[in-house]
Amino acid sequence: MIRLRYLRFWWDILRTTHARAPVLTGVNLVIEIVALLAGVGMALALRAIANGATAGDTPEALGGAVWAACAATAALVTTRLRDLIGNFLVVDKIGPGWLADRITYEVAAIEGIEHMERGDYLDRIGLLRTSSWELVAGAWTAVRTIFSALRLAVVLSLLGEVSPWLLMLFALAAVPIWCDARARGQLNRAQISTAEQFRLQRHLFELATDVAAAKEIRVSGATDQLLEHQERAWHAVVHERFQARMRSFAWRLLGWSVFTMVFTAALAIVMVQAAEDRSTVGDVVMVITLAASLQPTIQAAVGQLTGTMSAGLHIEPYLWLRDYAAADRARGHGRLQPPQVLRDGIEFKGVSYTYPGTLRPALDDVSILLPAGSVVAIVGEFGSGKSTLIKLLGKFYQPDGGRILVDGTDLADLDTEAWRARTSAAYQDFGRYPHLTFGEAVGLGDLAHLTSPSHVADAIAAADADGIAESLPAGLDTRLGRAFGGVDLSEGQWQKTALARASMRYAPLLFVLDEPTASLDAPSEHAIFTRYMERARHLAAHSGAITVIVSHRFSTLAGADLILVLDKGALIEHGSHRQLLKAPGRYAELYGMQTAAYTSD
Ligand SMILES: Nc1ncnc2c1ncn2[C@@H]1O[C@H](COP(=O)(O)OP(=O)(O)OP(=O)(O)O)[C@@H](O)[C@H]1O
Repeated sequence: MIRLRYLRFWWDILRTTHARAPVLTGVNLVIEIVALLAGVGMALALRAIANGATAGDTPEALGGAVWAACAATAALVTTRLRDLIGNFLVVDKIGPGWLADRITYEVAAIEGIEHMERGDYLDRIGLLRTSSWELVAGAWTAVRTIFSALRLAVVLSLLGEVSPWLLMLFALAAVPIWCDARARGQLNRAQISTAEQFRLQRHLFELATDVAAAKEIRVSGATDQLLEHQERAWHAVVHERFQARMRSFAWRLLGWSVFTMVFTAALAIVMVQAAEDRSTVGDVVMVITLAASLQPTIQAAVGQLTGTMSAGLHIEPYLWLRDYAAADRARGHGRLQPPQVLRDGIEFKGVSYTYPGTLRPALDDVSILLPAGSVVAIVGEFGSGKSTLIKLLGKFYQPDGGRILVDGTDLADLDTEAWRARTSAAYQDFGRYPHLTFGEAVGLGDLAHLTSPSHVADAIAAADADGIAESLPAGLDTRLGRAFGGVDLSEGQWQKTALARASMRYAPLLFVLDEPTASLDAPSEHAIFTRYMERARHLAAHSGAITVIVSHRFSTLAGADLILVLDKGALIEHGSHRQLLKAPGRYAELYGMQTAAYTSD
């Protein structure tokens, strides 16, 4: 279904295309107009030639020949130019150029990250990653549909001029269009019902060719099983889609057969008229010429209409993103500036959060004060809510119960950009940025000092990453990652790079280290924790900064001022290492288990 909002979207795209490439847009429209005139002009020119020749009227016949030559040339040129200018220049320029930028902006400018983590939203974002070209091409397909309809109307009115009987072809054009819609319905339904198997097949293929799973698959000898699964999934997809294709072929055949039969009958009427001298030979030639062009014209119109009707597949996710981003902006984010220096700290007051689509709260009624200048460690088993707490501190999600206060001001009322500018963080799922050099990948942590050698050097030293810079062939200027011809790093080196990036800001109010040493060896881990404890004290003295460390390794956390123990989203214990060890609780139990494991080693 074509909806009003699709028309508005296409109108927006065409206006933007015109604003960004006025000449190309103009040329593109001229091509469509010339193509329309050339098709009709050819039929009229041939009529003139035939009438001129049979009536011995040489000027008419010659004039017709010149027009026919012009129309043939115009048709040839416009066909070639339509591909070049319409598809390559106009659509490429606006689609992967302007619109892709706009999609990236909308995705990146949304305050939270729910749209990047929630399954159903992620599907739409995933589709948008590759659909900017189709979105713009869809607008031009809609334009071509209008031109095709115009061409059809002109052709039919010329036929009607010869014989009103031929006008019934106009109504008859609905038959192949209707049959085509049925055929499309068959294909769409098959596409949807096999989507899961199709995704499974793609997933298994990626799994089999992905380096991350390569070792496990080889060691477990799971290749054959994987192939068998993949083959089964693909067979199910192919079988159902093939059946749907056959059914859709039958519908299309039916539509065109009915059309061709009635068209042949109409043509016979014109022949009879000509035999009875009620039509000229030129009329017959024109009707045959138009007849020849009618089927491709209707077929093109049907094809374009089909493309236009199924444009929703790409437009819906885009309009959803636009609305989602607009709603996010309209929600009105905080305007208050964060304090220069933290005096009291960050207080959680009955904070709860449940991820959309889930039933159990990931954080459940958490109340605690993280004092200014303190080092706070968060521990707990997998899935206990540690990362969720960190995400709420970064304003990636808003609590759905309770409040987080920064020196008494609700975090929700703080300007998000300003708050994030006073936050430094190394997350466990850190980014890798293969388009950057090592120096830039570190400097990214504080854009204002991206190219400051002293800032970058300090950050690298803080993360104990000097060794990486020294080992790289071009030092700081070495491009990272193999994706773009750079040097690949080990997992630990990537993590140290992320840590260095998080160390770029000199005066954050909040410094988050989420599993900062998960990929590091024991000596590196020890060195880094010692450094970051020192850094935490330095930042605390400077700006009252709070350092929050999430870790599963209890031995590294003894120096923290406050340890929070989470269990299934609830804060079950808190206190210093000593206090918690004295109390016979979860922390003491987990700490005992870890120490025993290391000692027995
Ligand atoms: N994006 C999400 N959507 C839905 N549920 C989520 C999402 N992220 C986390 N959860 C769920 O919320 C709960 C808390 O997850 P969280 O990642 O905060 O735990 P964690 O303590 O950091 O775990 P880990 O130690 O494994 O990193 C878990 O039950 C998890 O399955």
